[in-house]
Formats: sequence, C-alpha cells, structure tokens
Amino acid sequence: MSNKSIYILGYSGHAYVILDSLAKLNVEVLGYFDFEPCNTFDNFYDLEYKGNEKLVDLNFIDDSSYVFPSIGDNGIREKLIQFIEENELTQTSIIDPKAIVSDKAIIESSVYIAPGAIINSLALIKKGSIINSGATVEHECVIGEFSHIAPNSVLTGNVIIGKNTLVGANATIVPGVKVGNNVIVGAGSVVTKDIPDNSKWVGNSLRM
Ligand SMILES: CC(=O)SCCNC(=O)CCNC(=O)[C@H](O)C(C)(C)COP(=O)(O)OP(=O)(O)OC[C@H]1O[C@@H](n2cnc3c(N)ncnc32)[C@H](O)[C@@H]1OP(=O)(O)O
Repeated sequence: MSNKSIYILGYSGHAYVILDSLAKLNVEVLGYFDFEPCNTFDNFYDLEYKGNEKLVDLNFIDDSSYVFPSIGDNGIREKLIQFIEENELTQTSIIDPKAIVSDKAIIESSVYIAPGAIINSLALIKKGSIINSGATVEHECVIGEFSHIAPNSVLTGNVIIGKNTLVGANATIVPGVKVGNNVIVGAGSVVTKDIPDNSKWVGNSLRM
C-alpha cells in the first residue's frame, strides 16, 4: 500500500493486530467506525471514533484515505466489504512488513497478511481474506474471498480454499486438496482429502 491515511471498520482483537502493522508501515489511522465508541480504557491505540458507518454521512472520506474492514469473522467482514464497495470507498490490502510475499503472488483488495505469514509463488489471495500470523500459503494455492487462514496453519502446494472458509490455527492441508465454501477446518486438523461446501472437519485420520 502507498502511504495514504486509513479508517478502520471494527475496533477489537483483530483490529489491534492490523493497527500494529499499520504503525510499522507508517500509515496514519484517522479513526474507527463501529456500532458504538469503545470505553476510554479500551481505546488502546487512542483512535478517534467516527460513528456507526451505516448512520453517518461518509462524504468527508475522500480518495486520499483507505477504508479497511478490521473484523476477524468472515461473514461480517464480507458485509463490511460490500458496504465499502456500495459507498465507493477506497480499498487496499495490508501486508505486515514481517510477512514474506512472493512477487509472483496476487493479493486482491481488502486482504490482511499478518506478521510471519509466508505467501509463495503464484498463490492467489482473493478479496477480503486474512492470512494470519505465521501461516504458510504455498505455491499456486488459491484462497477464496472472505476466508481466514488462521495462525500457523500450513497450506501446501496447489491447495484450493473456497469462499467464507476458516482454516483453524495450526491446521495442515496436504498438496492439491480442495476445501469448499463455508467450511470450518478445526484447529490442528490434518486434511488429506477434499472437503465439500458447508461442512466442518475436525481432527485427523491417522492410519498406516
Ligand atoms: C488470532 C486468532 O485467534 S484466529 C482464530 C482462529 N480460530 C481457530 O483456529 C478456531 C478453530 N475452531 C475450532 O477448532 C473449534 O474447536 C471448532 C470450530 C472445530 C468447534 O466446533 P464445534 O462444533 O463448536 O465443536 P465443539 O466445541 O462442540 O466440540 C465437539 C467435539 O469436537 C472436539 N473438537 C473441537 N475442536 C476440535 C479440534 N480442533 N480438534 C479436535 N477435536 C476438536 C471437542 O473436543 C468435542 O469433542 P467431544 O464431543 O468428544 O467432547
């Protein structure tokens, strides 16, 4: 991202991690939108409350500022990005300086890539996804829109993840597996077979 200023939508745990990245990137944060202002003692980053984005006039936001969805929940993040698009606000992706991203990877808009994440060659990270701390997305993987690859999970080569899917922390997915839309892969799971849409997969299938 260029050094524009930014507003964030949502101000809780996931936002705090993003705000650390923005500080390292020297991006000025002009304020946050949320249902209501946080308590003073919870305003850890001393941000100005700009209101509930659905209720305030957003005309004061011009092209010189980005608006970023800072919510970990996939469904809510999708709705926020729809809102950003409907209001023709300017999107960006945020890549923490401690992430490693191949020049040959494609990172779409409103994606967050956290510290320690690795995105290797020819990976495609679609709109609104999160690649969280220390996660590895190997060569030629595709991450669907509004999905979340949680901390330390490992997607080996050519894995395909659908839309609105959560790959839990420390999960491993073996090469070439396809995970559907609206799937939850439990933390620590090992996935060796394709997973259909709208399902939950937990644990691993150990056998000799
Ligand atoms: C920075 C961040 O914090 S990013 C956050 C990223 N989030 C994650 O990684 C969380 C991923 N979520 C999980 O792994 C959750 O445990 C879920 C979604 C799989 C839980 O699903 P639920 O349907 O609510 O399952 P529930 O908690 O009722 O457990 C059902 C059973 O599965 C077991 N189970 C739950 N999760 C797991 C898991 N990851 N691995 C193995 N077993 C599990 C439970 O122990 C329980 O077993 P039991 O019936 O023998 O008692």
